[in-house]
Amino acid sequence: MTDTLAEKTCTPCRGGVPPLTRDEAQRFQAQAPDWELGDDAHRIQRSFRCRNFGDALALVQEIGELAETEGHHPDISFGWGYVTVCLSTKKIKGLHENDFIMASKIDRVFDRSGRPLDRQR
Ligand SMILES: C[C@H](O)[C@H](O)[C@H]1CNC2=NC(N)=NC(=O)C2=N1
Repeated sequence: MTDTLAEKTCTPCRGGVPPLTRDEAQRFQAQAPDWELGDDAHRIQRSFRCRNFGDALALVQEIGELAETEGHHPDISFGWGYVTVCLSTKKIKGLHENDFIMASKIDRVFDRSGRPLDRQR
């Protein structure tokens, strides 16, 4: 049995590997079903609904700390009541397993945040 994505660690990606094909990305996406695969299969995205601006800001902070720990960095936008996270691997201009590892870890951060946040796809 292979580890779940959330238990893996992002590996340094310095380029030189091909991005995931759409088929490969869809197989990873089955393990991160709340994330939407972009039409170009170059990114995945998920929005989280939050109670207010402060909760959204706190979630961004936690995701930022996780990104620094893993060495893999999402694009994040947020405002009152929402956080939107976009993951891709800039070095290869597409998706890498790291993006799905981060997605699964971000899901865990959200699920364990203890804040009364609703889900939003
Ligand atoms: C070596 C190290 O993995 C790279 O500098 C990382 C840092 N964080 C990164 N984050 C993302 N999203 N894409 C990258 O290509 C990337 N490169």
